[in-house]
Amino acid sequence: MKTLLIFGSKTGGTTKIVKTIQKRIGMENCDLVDLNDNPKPSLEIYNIIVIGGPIYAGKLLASVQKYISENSRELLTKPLAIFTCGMNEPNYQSQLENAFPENLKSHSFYRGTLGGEYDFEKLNWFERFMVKSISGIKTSMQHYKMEEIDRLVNQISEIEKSHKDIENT
Ligand SMILES: Cc1cc2nc3c(=O)[nH]c(=O)nc-3n(C[C@H](O)[C@H](O)[C@H](O)COP(=O)(O)O)c2cc1C
Repeated sequence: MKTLLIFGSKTGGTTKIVKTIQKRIGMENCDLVDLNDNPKPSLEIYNIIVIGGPIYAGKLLASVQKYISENSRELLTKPLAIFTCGMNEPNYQSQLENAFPENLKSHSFYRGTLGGEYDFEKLNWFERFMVKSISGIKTSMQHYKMEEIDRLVNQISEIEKSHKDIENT
């Protein structure tokens, strides 16, 4: 069974999180597609699709939004997990709600926010200023939600297991 993890990332935080998920699922069972490198990946050979990206100023990264709006019909044909990354924990739920259309949310077997990071070296002066004045954070920091990453990986393993059980009957 193969999983495709489709994502976007501006400063590399989401890339680190999806690579962790790929290692946990198993490199041979999971491919990654960065929409920056490949804006129209083929889903054909995959059994499970995971899609998500970071939140900036309350909104899902534009490249991920665009992919979703242009490909939602195809996404609805496979078991689907949707995720966001972000640092504003009090808004995780509402940001996740707003990031994806209703049909994808109700179709998905997993919805969650996986945390994120501030990498001050990759932010421009205005972004650094915004982060400092809104959150009070002054240096790079990571805040990964390991329990959410575990929950996603476990749910994918459950689907893989039930697929194997069906194959063996
Ligand atoms: C200018 C700026 C605005 C941000 N706005 C939000 C936000 O509205 N909500 C949130 O949860 N996180 C916000 N974040 C945190 C990012 O979602 C977080 O840094 C994420 O890990 C970035 O992912 P990336 O490195 O893959 O681009 C913001 C970060 C920056 C630099």
